[in-house]
Amino acid sequence: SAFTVGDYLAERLAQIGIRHHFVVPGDYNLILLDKLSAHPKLTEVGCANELNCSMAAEGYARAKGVSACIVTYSVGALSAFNGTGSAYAENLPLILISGSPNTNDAGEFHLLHHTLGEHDFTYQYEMAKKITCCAVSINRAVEAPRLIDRAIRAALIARKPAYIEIPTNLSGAACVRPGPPNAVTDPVPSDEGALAAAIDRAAQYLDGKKKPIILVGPKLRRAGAEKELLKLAEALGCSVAVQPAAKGSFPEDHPQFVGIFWGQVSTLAADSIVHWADAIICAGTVFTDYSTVGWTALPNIPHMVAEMDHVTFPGAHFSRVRLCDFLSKLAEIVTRNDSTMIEYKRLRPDPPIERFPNAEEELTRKEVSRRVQMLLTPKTSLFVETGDSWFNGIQLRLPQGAGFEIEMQWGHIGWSIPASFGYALGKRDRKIVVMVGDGSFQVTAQEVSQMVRWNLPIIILLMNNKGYTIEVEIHDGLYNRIKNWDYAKLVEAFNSTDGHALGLQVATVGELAVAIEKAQGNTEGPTLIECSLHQDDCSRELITWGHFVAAANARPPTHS
Ligand SMILES: C/C(NCc1cnc(C)nc1N)=C(/S)[C@H](O)COP(=O)(O)OP(=O)(O)O
Ligand SMILES: [Mg+2]
Repeated sequence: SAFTVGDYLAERLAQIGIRHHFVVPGDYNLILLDKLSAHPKLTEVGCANELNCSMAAEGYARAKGVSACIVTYSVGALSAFNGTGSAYAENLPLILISGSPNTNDAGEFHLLHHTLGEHDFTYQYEMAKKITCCAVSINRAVEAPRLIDRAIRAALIARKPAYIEIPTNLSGAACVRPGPPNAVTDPVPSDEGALAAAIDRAAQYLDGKKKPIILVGPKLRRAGAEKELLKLAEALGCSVAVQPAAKGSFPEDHPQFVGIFWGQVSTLAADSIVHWADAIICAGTVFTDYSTVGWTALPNIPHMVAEMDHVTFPGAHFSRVRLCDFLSKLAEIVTRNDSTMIEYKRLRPDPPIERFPNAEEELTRKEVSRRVQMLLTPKTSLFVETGDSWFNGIQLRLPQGAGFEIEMQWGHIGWSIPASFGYALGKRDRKIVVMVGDGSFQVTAQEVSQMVRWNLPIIILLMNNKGYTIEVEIHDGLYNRIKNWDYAKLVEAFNSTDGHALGLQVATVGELAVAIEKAQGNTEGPTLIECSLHQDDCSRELITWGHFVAAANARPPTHS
């Protein structure tokens, strides 16, 4: 059969490594969906709604490096914009593809379904421009190759989402075949001169410094520069601290790992050694109100920042320097200086004394964390949802090879359910554990039914503290109370006649231990363990962090 615009898109998506594409059908995209699912390398994955579809694609991109989400015009895309925003904030190349009206309709002044009931059909494309690094709207089949390639390449280079709009009557229109994938995948190489100059400047910055330290941020992983960072760390021999959103980007069993740098809620006294240093090499760092605990935890000395494609120093900026090139070159010229490790050994806190509560004791957040810690293996990927689950997860120690996924920049409650589902399809060999609060779970619970459909043995620890506890700690009000659900029953309802989901409710130490055994035995489907917790049973870190974030939110306007 003739090669079409839809086939062109399908071939490009397959060429860049996508094997599953996430969809919600609608009459503006059905022909396109036919073309995509006809591609031998693509498997279509349906989701319950477009918010979850876009979040599943966001999670898939964490596993595979890139993802595609296909929705219908307007009613679909506007929900998918939220997961697209997450991909933008989290530096993930999610390709958002939307069907759109027949190309003849605008010129015939037709009013169409799913639209605002106006004659303007450009509003979605205009909105998409704001939340992607590149948005294209295909109006003629002959333009498709150039526009599809432009959007896909832009996303892969910037590690940001892109938007492709395809009218319902163009997906099946004749189109030429794409050329080799390198045209869209090859990165922009570092400029040799800029790279050399940046390395010289780094040598100058480090020259004479007595106590250098490395601080790892969330963009390191997105730039694919973890190996090079490890090389630099081992060449320097210094302490390596990690920002919370970057947890898992540096091996936590490594002797130079000194914890999560998060101000007063840091782990392993990372903040002490960061503040002791006289030189900070920041790699992929992002300093926000949340990661600096309401601006109370910023590096307090002039520091250098190696970003995804540029490096800045006190007094100099170098563009077109790729993070991996910069780090590996710097590793070759640095002189060893382990003074921060020597000092850290003097101040590192002693390992906590583990308490083993007895079986009939009431379940606590601490006991759930202790049990999750025991679940972490080199094959595990832990998802921590926005909520006290962030703080419980950040405190855990990752064994070598364990993965950690957090959405700290966008922070959309409910992300972890569709995102862990999408991630699981991208990494079938991983054991996935999710820590999610009751409020978050209520936002996207439907996607557990896709875990049932795909027989994914994801273990969900639902932390039921009866409401929005993070918000309670930041600023309480009746709005932070929610209607309780029977979460265990709900999840088993997703089975209907052909599922293997297991829903368990636990309120004591012993019941949790049994439930985890059962969860590990359920290899055919997801297991949700609803952990009943006291509503004030939250981490001390949340309370401290909430206090400073609330203060930052409350800063009076500078101009009345
Ligand atoms: C309501 C909100 N944030 C505001 C918010 C509202 N809407 C969206 C989509 N995302 C958000 N972060 C947050 S963090 C709740 O405390 C989450 O509650 P829950 O999942 O139950 O977790 P904790 O009890 O541990 O806080
Ligand atoms: Mg809660």
